[in-house]
Amino acid sequence: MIHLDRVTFGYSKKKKLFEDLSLHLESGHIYGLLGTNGAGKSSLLRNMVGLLFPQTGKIHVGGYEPKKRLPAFLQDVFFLPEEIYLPSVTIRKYLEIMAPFYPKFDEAQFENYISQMDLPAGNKLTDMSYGQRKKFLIAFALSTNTKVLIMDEPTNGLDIPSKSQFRKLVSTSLDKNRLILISTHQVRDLDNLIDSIIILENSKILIQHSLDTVAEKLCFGTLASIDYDSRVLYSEPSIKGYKAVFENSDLEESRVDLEYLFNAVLENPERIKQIFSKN
Ligand SMILES: Nc1ncnc2c1ncn2[C@@H]1O[C@H](COP(=O)(O)OP(=O)(O)OP(=O)(O)O)[C@@H](O)[C@H]1O
Repeated sequence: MIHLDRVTFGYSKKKKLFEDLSLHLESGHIYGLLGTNGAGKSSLLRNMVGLLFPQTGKIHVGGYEPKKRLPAFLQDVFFLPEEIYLPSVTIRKYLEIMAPFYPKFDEAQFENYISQMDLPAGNKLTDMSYGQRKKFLIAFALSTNTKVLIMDEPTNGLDIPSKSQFRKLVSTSLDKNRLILISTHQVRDLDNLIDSIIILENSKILIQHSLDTVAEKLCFGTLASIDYDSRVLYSEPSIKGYKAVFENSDLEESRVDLEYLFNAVLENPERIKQIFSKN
């Protein structure tokens, strides 16, 4: 569904941000794109939706080249940017203007999200708080039912109950024809939501795997001691010993902890690559 082949991109011709970057994502999945500040997440997403253009290489999204911004492409791709700007109109007026651009927009679904999110329906969008505006746009984005939904830091500005609600709404809106890609540096916000993870660091993809594969290859748990344990990839002291990520050589079952995974990948990228390349 989203294919990047040997993409090179830079904000200037001389300084490249991405070189020879390839990535293939399929429908029916919720991908989490994780990376530290400045890793290149937003730039990558903007290339995927045709707001930035690759210098070399190819990008195809749902069979279209994003940079051409064809109407058939635009009506099936929704991009929720990190910084949002909304006009000074009511929710109703916004729907009247914007919903027709998305043929699969479902008004009943939208009303349902709005009432679950407790948004003041009669207010102008510009009179809402930042978090309320973000929730409004998330509700709109989900209701467009586009094949591709890309959200850049969608949980910024949401309070804790809204973050759980976000996870619930997004997971229920996935179907086999839809691809959802969420970028964040707030790793915990993706807990129990994504099924696949992409970690981008210094403009390079360090890993891209399903969480099932991660759980097969790595183990997340507490160890009494980490001395002389060569399997340990990342650890932090805890009350009971050490919370750690280690190579899953004994086929143990454990729940993937995204934050520990992220830290392990950043600390030991080469060893992680080796572990994932073993059959
Ligand atoms: N418009 C721009 N012009 C020039 N350089 C830019 C521009 N936007 C981003 N960059 C640079 O590109 C790099 C990647 O930025 P990007 O915003 O893609 O990272 P990010 O992973 O989304 O970061 P964050 O998590 O902080 O939002 C950074 O070094 C940034 O300074």
